[in-house]
Amino acid sequence: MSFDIDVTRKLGAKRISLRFSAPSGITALVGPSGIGKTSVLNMIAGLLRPDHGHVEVGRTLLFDSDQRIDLPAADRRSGYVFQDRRLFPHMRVGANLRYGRRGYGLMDFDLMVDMLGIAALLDRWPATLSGGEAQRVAIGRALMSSPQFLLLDEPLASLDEARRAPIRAIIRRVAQEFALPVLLVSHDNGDVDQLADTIVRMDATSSG
Ligand SMILES: Nc1ncnc2c1ncn2[C@@H]1O[C@H](COP(=O)(O)OP(=O)(O)OP(=O)(O)O)[C@@H](O)[C@H]1O
Repeated sequence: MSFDIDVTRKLGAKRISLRFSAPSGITALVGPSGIGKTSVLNMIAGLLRPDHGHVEVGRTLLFDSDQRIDLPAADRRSGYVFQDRRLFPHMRVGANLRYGRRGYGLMDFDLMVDMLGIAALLDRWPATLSGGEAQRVAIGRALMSSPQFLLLDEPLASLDEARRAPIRAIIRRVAQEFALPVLLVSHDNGDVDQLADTIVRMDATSSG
């Protein structure tokens, strides 16, 4: 099992609740805007504490309210590509990629740069990047942290079709070659059809 998740969390007037198990590979989390998809990713990453439940990724138990287990975010080893990318504005792209680098990363730095087509961006400041360029850098930064799993929040959202295909191929290649569990939030049917081995739908019955 790559993800074994059962989380509930009250946020303001809203109760976010989701339970699913997914086998290895890429799992897409889909559902209407505001239903709680990003909150679920944050609960898996350790950035938002569930009120109840458990979070298991691979064979590692990251959170369990009954057993009072709650690994700090830094120890969960997620490669999280945030919806808003969150590159450090005061560091050039190369420094962003090296920041938080753990060991040798999931792959060689130059190979990652080549795969993502970002060699020409290394000396640029994040503020000068297009949305799609920033997205590729954010994916690269996640790969360099030697993650045990990837959480991708709309990783292809601001890419045009020509750029989507190679990034989809990268996500698939990384998931397969490194046997990494991947949880991907997407609103795009094409991305979900082409990438997902498992689809998890959040709707008003899973949250309310
Ligand atoms: N700290 C908070 N306090 C109160 N409500 C919150 C808080 N954080 C998120 N919410 C609300 O919880 C709900 C779920 O938000 P979330 O960002 O997880 O949804 P989402 O499915 O990822 O949405 P989108 O697809 O638009 O990104 C939203 O209604 C949001 O306004």
